[in-house]
Amino acid sequence: MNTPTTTQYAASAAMPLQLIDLTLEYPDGEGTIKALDSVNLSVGAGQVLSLIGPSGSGKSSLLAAAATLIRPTHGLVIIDGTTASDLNDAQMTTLRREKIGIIFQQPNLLASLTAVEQLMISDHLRGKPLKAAKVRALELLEIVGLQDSAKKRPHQLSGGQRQRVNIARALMGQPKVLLVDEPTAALDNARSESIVKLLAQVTKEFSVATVMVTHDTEFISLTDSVATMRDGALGASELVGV
Ligand SMILES: Nc1ncnc2c1ncn2[C@@H]1O[C@H](COP(=O)(O)OP(=O)(O)OP(=O)(O)O)[C@@H](O)[C@H]1O
Repeated sequence: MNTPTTTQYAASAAMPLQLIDLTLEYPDGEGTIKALDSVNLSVGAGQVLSLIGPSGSGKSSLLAAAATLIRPTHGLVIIDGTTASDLNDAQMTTLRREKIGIIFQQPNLLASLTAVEQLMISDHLRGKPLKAAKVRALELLEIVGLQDSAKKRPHQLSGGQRQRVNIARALMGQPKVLLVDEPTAALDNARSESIVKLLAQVTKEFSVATVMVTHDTEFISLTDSVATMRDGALGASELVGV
């Protein structure tokens, strides 16, 4: 089968994330393992899709390919209308920096920086002026409920608060797509619920397309749709609550 071309899939402002016939193979001894098997997925602006499935089913591979961290063997990753596979490595890095926010399970905050500095540094690395970065960082900390914790360092924050900083930091670059890997894995029930609610809230507020990989099915009803992976293939995504 031929790889589809960009022109077949027009840029869609309403669909910031489109995965078309995405296949990813890893070498495995003499043969290969198909971590992703012809995955088709679109996530709309302001929508959170929960991605569930057993261990080894391909969830992390899907996130990594969507994040343009690995190139698929076949198929397309289209971010806000740009086909990532058409780009060279430098262009892909720029696309990732400008359009994609990545939230890992562990916040990976820098121990010596305050919450507001954790956010400012990501803008600083993008070459943005510090003053503007500080204004946006404080706004985002307020949105995630940490307006009184801007000057706290990671050890002065709870696990849930650190995850809130992580979410705010991912929003600093005004991404179109948020890719979230097991955001509640290290949190108790109440904090997990508030983090999923916060992800749903910022997804709507900033009109991003969010994919949340989770083992924790308890709170997926707070998201807009759920898709299940099995052996690298994606089941039909279902709308939640209908
Ligand atoms: N770098 C790699 N090299 C070779 N095989 C890999 C690599 N990464 C993943 N795989 C294989 O690809 C398949 C999908 O793995 P993946 O980590 O994407 O699944 P997952 O659903 O995220 O699992 P988990 O929930 O345990 O994190 C598995 O068979 C895995 O062993």
